[in-house]
Amino acid sequence: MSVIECNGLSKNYGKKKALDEVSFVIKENTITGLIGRNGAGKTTLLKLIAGFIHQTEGDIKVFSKNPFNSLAVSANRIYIDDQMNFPNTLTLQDILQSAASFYVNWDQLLAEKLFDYFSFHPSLRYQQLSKGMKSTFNMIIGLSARCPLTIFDEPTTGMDASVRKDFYRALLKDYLAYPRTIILSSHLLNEIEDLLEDVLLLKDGEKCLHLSIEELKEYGVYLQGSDKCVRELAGDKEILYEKSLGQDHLQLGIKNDLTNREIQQASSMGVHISPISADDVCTYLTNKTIGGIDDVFNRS
Ligand SMILES: Nc1ncnc2c1ncn2[C@@H]1O[C@H](COP(=O)(O)OP(=O)(O)OP(=O)(O)O)[C@@H](O)[C@H]1O
Repeated sequence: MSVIECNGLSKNYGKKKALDEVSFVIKENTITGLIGRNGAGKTTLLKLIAGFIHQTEGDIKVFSKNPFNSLAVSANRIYIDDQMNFPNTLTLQDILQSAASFYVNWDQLLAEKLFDYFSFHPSLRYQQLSKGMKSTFNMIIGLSARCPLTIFDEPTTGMDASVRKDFYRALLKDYLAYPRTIILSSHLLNEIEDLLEDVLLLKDGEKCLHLSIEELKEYGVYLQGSDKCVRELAGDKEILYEKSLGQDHLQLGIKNDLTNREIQQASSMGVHISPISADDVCTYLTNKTIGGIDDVFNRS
């Protein structure tokens, strides 16, 4: 069953097209990574899914309903980001208690265990927490709420590496025990790829790809060898990346549609083939140039 269906979804802010005719379906009980560069449209898409803003054009359905101002949708989703705020009159303990009465699937034991594990003091106020501690506290709410649709927009802002690891592990463990539909936006695909089932990649407001993580890991390959042989083998295939490795030596990243014959040819030509990581595929597909930052310093 699908939980989210978008069809030709667009969102403009004045003249700025933040999302441009995006279409995709997210199935129930999956973890999807929403990946894209700064300004790609991730937060805009997540806010549309949460029902906080209205689309300019196109269609969006969440649990088969238009999410904008929908009580049914808001009762079944939680949206966690670094803009969350809570009244200063409430202690952290009070906040957890009111969350418990708001979310029907709330797991108080999990909330308390995570609260202790991360050494929060119950009488502290949210505003007294550091940036990373706020994100950690938000994560406790996001996980303990066990909402059928859980949206994390850049949840690890400010968390140190070890808290981020703990968060990913807690997310995976809780998801396996209580499957639900989770969307996680991030710039750090390499950190979260082991968690993900699917990746939705945005570029400049458009959908770049929506694939399973396994498909993404096989999306591209590097060809490395003499300039002439690498170029001959690449032919007119889509080039994702290009790097000169000294005189007459080249590394090309291409879309992986090599035939068996071409793989044999590569071996006889001395061209080495190796996989491109999912993270690098996303970086190359969303780079402005195929040489990346090196192109800025390339004077030729
Ligand atoms: N309220 C707004 N008014 C005008 N433009 C906006 C508004 N919100 C976002 N934008 C623009 O829409 C585009 C998409 O922004 P969005 O915040 O969705 O991107 P993002 O992928 O979440 O970026 P980041 O990774 O930097 O958080 C950007 O060009 C941004 O400047």
